[in-house]
Amino acid sequence: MAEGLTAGALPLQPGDPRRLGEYDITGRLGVGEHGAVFLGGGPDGRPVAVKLLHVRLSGEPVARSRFTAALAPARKISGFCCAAVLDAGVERDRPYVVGELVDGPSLHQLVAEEGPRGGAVVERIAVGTAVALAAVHRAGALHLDFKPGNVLLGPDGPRVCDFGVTRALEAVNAFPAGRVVEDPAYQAPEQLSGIGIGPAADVFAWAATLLFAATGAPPFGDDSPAEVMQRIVYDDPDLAELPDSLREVVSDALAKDPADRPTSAALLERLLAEDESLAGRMPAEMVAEGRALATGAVPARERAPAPEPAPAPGPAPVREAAPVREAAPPREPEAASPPGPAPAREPVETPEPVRVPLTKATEPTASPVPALTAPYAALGGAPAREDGSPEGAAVTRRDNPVQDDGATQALPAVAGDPADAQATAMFDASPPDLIPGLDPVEPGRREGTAVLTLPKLRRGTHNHVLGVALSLTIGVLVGVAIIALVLWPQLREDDPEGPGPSNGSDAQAVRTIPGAFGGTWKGTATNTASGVTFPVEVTFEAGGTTARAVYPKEGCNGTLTLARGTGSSLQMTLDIAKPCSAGNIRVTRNGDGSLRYEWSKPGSARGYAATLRKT
Ligand SMILES: Nc1ncnc2c1ncn2[C@@H]1O[C@H](COP(=O)(O)OP(=O)(O)OP(=O)(O)O)[C@@H](O)[C@H]1O
Repeated sequence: MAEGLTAGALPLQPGDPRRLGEYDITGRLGVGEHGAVFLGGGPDGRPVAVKLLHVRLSGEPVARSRFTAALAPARKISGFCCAAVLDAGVERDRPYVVGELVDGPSLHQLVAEEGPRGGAVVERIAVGTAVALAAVHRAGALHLDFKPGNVLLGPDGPRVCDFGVTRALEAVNAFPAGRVVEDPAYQAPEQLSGIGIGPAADVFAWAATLLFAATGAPPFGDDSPAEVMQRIVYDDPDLAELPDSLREVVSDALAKDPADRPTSAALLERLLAEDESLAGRMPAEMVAEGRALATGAVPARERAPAPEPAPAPGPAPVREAAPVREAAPPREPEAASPPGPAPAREPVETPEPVRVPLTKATEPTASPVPALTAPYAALGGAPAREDGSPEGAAVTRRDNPVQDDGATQALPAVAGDPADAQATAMFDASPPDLIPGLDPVEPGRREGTAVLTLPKLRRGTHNHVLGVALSLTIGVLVGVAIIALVLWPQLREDDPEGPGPSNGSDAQAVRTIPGAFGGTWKGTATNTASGVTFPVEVTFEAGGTTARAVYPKEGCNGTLTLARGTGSSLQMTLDIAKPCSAGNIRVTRNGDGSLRYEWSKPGSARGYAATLRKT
């Protein structure tokens, strides 16, 4: 195994597989929305990337064969700029996809760590990934999840990975077409509605990805999925940061109507046209392959079709990997990476003939947000997700952080809080007509406080009536004061959802973690948008201000620090390393003795929540 290709892997965590099919698993490469990627070694000793998907297949043999069969078109592809799909299988009920290992960061990682790319790099990525997409489409496959996280920047240039995975997940109903996506940033308008999805969706995502490379930000913003989706459907992003050579073709590729977009072959034809200087700045091999794909000629590197998988029960047979390109030259060995945050990889160097300056670009301007209309209104605010592990399925070392808070939406709003409802009912209720002869309450004063809604006395009322009225008034005032003392601390909480069931002492502010929270609690968190689940374990230090959060699936350990709280609800900040995501945690005591544990992040729609039980 070439050491240079394996040095960037993180150590395996306790719950990680040691073997998947015929592949020895030796390290972790990263975690994405749909699965964890491991460094593996096949029977021939060649290093590979094995993506173990989070989804669990039903025990039905047909689900296994459907999954592997859906990847068959993708396995035919070994284009110049593709990370080839070498194999696929199912281990127990978890499907995995074996891909060519690429020694380099994803475009998302590189931009996140080093900023936007300069024009020469964006051009190189544009042509290379267009070559890959044309090869994918020519093989009858679709990518459908083309994004900066799936463009790997290897020593020999960009390589597109993960093609075919979306379709395979759809084939086992793990990923219904047209679903509400967690991160729609690079999705085409038709993907949001689920109608008319085809190769043109990949072309749209290609253009959006290039804008990310040039600007350092997703072209339609990175706030709530609902807002991003509106912009995808209605707005045209600013193309000013793109190199001149790409602006027009990217603009066309971003057409809202898929029929108006160029095909991937047409993209290549335009990018590599004889009268364009762009071709002269690209490696000759890339140009040759691109032109062959543009004209429909069979590219030299296309592989023989992989055999169809047998629809037999049990793990899919490991098929012999089709020949792929030679492995990239090994890099200098690096020191083994410690657990925790993934180390930044080497900046990508563009091979000859292109030398790429790593320049910065300015931030893009946000687009105005038009009103939501059906069918997107149905998504309104419905978050769609992440994981970082601790962020959503904590699954993510990925790219963008989050948006409008899914966890928040899953919680009762203030109006839904039982205590608040009680108070509102009191304030809104008409005062009882206890004293004959009193005027009714002034309608305009019924809202607000109970004190203001007290009825006025009529002139000339008998003294004893006045005495009774005053007594009742005092009684009401005392009652209101008691209610206000109990409810006010809850109503004043910053957190709009308010705490869960509580009593008077539970509502009091605390500076340390109350004893009721102390100890170790375990549960399964669910990503509020994607439904992905993952275990979480939290140990609170009663009387202290911190807690330890462990996400075993992702191998993350984080520290929770108390920001504020009451006897029944704590607001804490989570400090945690990648692939998990830092954020805010709200822990609320439930009536049944369990804890509600909710992750959110300002400006993010991703979220996850768990019910924790004491161990
Ligand atoms: N073929 C590969 N070779 C080397 N590293 C890889 C390969 N595929 C993925 N990785 C690494 O694993 C990380 C996670 O990949 P993954 O595809 O799961 O992330 P993602 O694209 O953000 O999420 P997803 O595709 O599930 O939505 C990548 O950022 C990359 O660092």
